[in-house]
Amino acid sequence: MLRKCRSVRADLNRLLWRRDRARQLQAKCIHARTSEDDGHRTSKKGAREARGPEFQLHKSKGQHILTNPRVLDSIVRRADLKPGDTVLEIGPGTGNLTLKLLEASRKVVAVEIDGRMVDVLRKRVADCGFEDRLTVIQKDALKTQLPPFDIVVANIPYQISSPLVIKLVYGKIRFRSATLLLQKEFARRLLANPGDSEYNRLAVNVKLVADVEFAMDVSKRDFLPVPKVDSSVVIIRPKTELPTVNLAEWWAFTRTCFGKKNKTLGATFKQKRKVMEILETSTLAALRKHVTINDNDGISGVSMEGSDMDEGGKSEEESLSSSVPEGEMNSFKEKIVGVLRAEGFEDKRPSKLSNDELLHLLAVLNHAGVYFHNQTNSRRDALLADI
Ligand SMILES: C[S@@+](CC[C@H](N)C(=O)[O-])C[C@H]1O[C@@H](n2cnc3c(N)ncnc32)[C@H](O)[C@@H]1O
Repeated sequence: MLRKCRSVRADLNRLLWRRDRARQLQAKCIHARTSEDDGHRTSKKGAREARGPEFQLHKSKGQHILTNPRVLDSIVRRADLKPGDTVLEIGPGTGNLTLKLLEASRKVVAVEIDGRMVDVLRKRVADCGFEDRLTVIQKDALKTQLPPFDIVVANIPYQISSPLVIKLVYGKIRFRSATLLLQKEFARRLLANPGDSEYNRLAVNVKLVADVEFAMDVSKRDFLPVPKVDSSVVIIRPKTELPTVNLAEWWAFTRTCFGKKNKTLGATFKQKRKVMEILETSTLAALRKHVTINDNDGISGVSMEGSDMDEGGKSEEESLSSSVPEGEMNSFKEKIVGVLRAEGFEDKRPSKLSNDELLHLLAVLNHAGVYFHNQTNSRRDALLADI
């Protein structure tokens, strides 16, 4: 009995030793590919791979390789990965970050547009024995339907920052957080609060559905080739409770308010062209409500999806713009200004208002029959293209 116990324990020890040895080898493998500038000399080939590929990098695709292993480690640490996580990485490039992500998670799904990068990435990942846990999607991340994931960690191409962040936070997939390396100025805009000079419509729309936290600054010298701008890492965490607002209506409303973000709302809503536009959309919304009441015996309000009113709506809109009498326009303007005045918003600037205040204003305007969303442009993709 005692002998049997000893032999089981010896087997167990051997297994544990093998597991630890495999882990050490994998760690060594990752280290060899990212340690050329932290004092550990590696083979010439390993160091070159970590610095970037031999082929020419395209600035138009934001191809700047993050080479500092300490920064890569900090990003992974801040992302707070769990061993069971599926990680989405946008723009893995040659895989410096991917290898570290694979070490700390169950699976990585990497979306990379450049086939040359994909070849290098696959090879490096296979060299480390991680190939079974990597899925590569060789496509434009903005034009791809993303598979399910728990968390996003990425050094993204900066030129797609706005639409990508919107795609993530307004997408259908629920995820824990997105740890993103972004151009410093863009990160500041995302982090800005009401009253800050950088506060803008992007921050307003992102903060409606997510919290944004600053993680760290990254010097341009940590990339190869060295870009012109510095970078920052931010962590975006989708909110668990979302405000009950029609998103299409909200987006159209914030577009109107933030067209000139430092103008007072009174001045914005007195512009003749604006009033005309809002009158058109409000008239169409009223017509649509009327149809909905008759068809469904209930008011469903303005929907996010395209409706069969779209075709008719377009021509109606065209005729409206040429046929609205001056008097009707003026009384509609008075209605809007009346709401602004009654609620204390006439002299306020949108860039100083919190989302709760903006949500309240939209609710009272809608209640008064003032609508902003044009149903002919209601699809999610159109919203994404619009920010
Ligand atoms: C800033 S580099 C990051 C490379 C790597 N993650 C790193 O940290 O070294 C951005 C990567 O995104 C890729 N990329 C550019 N536009 C893309 C797009 N629309 N969809 C997916 N990948 C894209 C580029 O080819 C490049 O590999």
